[in-house]
Amino acid sequence: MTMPMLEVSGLTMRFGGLLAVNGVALTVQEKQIVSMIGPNGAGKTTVFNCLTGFYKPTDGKIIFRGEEIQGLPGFKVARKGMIRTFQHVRLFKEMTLLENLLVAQHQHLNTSLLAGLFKTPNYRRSEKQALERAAYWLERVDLLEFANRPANSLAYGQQRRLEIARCMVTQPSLLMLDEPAAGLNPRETDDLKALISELRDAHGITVLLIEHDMKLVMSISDHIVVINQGCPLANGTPDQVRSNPDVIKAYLGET
Ligand SMILES: Nc1ncnc2c1ncn2[C@@H]1O[C@H](COP(=O)(O)OP(=O)(O)OP(=O)(O)O)[C@@H](O)[C@H]1O
Repeated sequence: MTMPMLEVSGLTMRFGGLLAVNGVALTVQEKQIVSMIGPNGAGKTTVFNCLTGFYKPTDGKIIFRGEEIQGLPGFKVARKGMIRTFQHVRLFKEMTLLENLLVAQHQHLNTSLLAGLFKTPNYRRSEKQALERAAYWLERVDLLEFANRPANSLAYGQQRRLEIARCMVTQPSLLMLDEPAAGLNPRETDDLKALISELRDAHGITVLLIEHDMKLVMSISDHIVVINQGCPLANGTPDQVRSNPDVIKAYLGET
């Protein structure tokens, strides 16, 4: 088997007296869609924050594409190709859709300050590519017609799609989505499911998902990791997780 895209072991995060994440392990293979589920407050977002450098984990190892990255700051993790969305929409609301996608690419552009000041051919080429990439992803998420409107003029479901486009313009290898279906209606959730599948099938993207919508999780995931009160509870295929008595008791039994 090839090297996993992401391998996490013993991940632990303590906030003072609270052990929010306690020895979580997970493996994500290339081009898999992996979901992390668990009751409210289980520690899922804290795991995301540790993986993406927003928190420095108390303990544990995070190996991304063969390289240990635990403790690296967020911008360095992002540059390595691990990009995330947040539980609550975080866009530059006054900026247009296009501007949002250009800003996102800025730190990934292969140009120097001097190249920008003098507008060298290399800089102009990078700018053109950034524009083309933005237009491409706006079209993929069905928002091209709104390219010059401010982000806050979009409906909520459209803002969610714009966030995914904003991740995709940075050309990530691992896309991490924190509750992408929250607040979506069933039709929008179906569109989201189709989009995530397309990202994997047509663009070779690996996806790690936190999601409470069990119908979506069970239908889209190759593998599911369950955590409960910060601790790993179970993991396996959707069928294995669905029939696991511990999971039913701790999580599915709640709904
Ligand atoms: N910065 C922080 N400081 C202190 N406690 C925190 C911090 N971030 C999270 N926690 C606590 O860690 C625990 C896990 O929270 P987390 O948000 O990771 O859970 P979650 O599984 O994502 O929950 P939900 O599904 O409701 O979003 C909670 O008890 C939360 O209050």
